Amino acid sequence: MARITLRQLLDHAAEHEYGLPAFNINNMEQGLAIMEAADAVNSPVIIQASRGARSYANDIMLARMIDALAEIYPHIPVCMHQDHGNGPATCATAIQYGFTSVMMDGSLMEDAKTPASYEYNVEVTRKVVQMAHSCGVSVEGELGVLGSLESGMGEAEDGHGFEGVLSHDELLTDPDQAVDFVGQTGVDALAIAMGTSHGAYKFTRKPDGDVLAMNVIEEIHRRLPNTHLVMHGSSSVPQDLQDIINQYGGEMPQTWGVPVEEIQRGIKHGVRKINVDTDNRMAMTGAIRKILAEKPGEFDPRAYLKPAKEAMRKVCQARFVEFGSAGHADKIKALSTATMARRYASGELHAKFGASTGKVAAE
Ligand SMILES: O=C(CO)COP(=O)(O)O
Ligand SMILES: O=C[C@H](O)COP(=O)(O)O
Ligand SMILES: [Zn+2]
Ligand SMILES: [Zn+2]
Repeated sequence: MARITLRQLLDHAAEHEYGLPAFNINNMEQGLAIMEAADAVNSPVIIQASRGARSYANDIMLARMIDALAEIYPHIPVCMHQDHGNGPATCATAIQYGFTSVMMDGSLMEDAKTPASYEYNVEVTRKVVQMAHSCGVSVEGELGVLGSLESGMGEAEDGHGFEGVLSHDELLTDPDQAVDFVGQTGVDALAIAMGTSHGAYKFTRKPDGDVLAMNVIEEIHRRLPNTHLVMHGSSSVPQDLQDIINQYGGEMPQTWGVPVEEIQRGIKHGVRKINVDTDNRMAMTGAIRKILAEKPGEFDPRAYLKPAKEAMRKVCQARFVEFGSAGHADKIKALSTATMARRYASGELHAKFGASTGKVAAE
């Protein structure tokens, strides 16, 4: 049984100064691709399921799939994480299905569209932290709303996110507020907003500091050196994946993602979890388009799903190496959620702050 909590993984990543990609799962091929990649380079794994994934695959199917993956690869620690939980009920049911980590995204209201007040975010996140930590399960919170600093638009591309114009204040996490938020909620990891957005259309040019505010990460890390930071919307949208889709009948307008070297810069400043979904979606779609274009007589799904899985494996493997998690799986001995629950109860996992603030986590 190699299931592990996010907190234990990120503590290890911080100690050894690396980052971990978190890949989204919806089906068996994606699960196998992630695990084959991790096995090839000896990396621990974060697999995450969105609410959409849970309703697409069915909670029971997802839970059994993760059990199967952990059994096939018993030597790889696997964290199963709820991506963008929209309220306590979503997080609680994820825990019931064996997730070892949940994201309570209180930057948006329960509709996952309307930007929430700071007070609401603190209250709902704190509630989920109390519930999850008593089960030994980790919690990621989010402060600041994802969206484009180029256009000011919130991101509604993949069905959640705000559909309108936001101010820079809303699109960039405030470092002072981040300190207060971590202190008041006791989250294990904090997702911050600094110009990334979900999906393929993040930037209309290779991003610079005006539209990808890595300085916000550096400032938050300076104030919260012991808090694990999370970057959402961090697919790199590689040119070769855009090209293969377009070469085989796709119509994706030219676009730019988050360059891997910017993520590596983030990892030097406290970023420990990096969410990547779009790159894998594009890799699979490109491979499927290619097979169907080249072999129009083909009708066995395995003929295109196997190359799709292989294309995703390559992306996952590259990210494990680029973010530095490769080589660490066999160094980690997973603690049970029961052990983690005791550690939370004892206070040893409470947020540690720089001496200057003198705050302690309320939990
Ligand atoms: O942040 C993500 C999931 O929470 C995924 O981001 P991308 O769309 O950039 O892959
Ligand atoms: O939001 C992050 C992931 O890309 C999941 O997207 P989804 O909600 O369409 O499953
Ligand atoms: Zn999304
Ligand atoms: Zn996200």
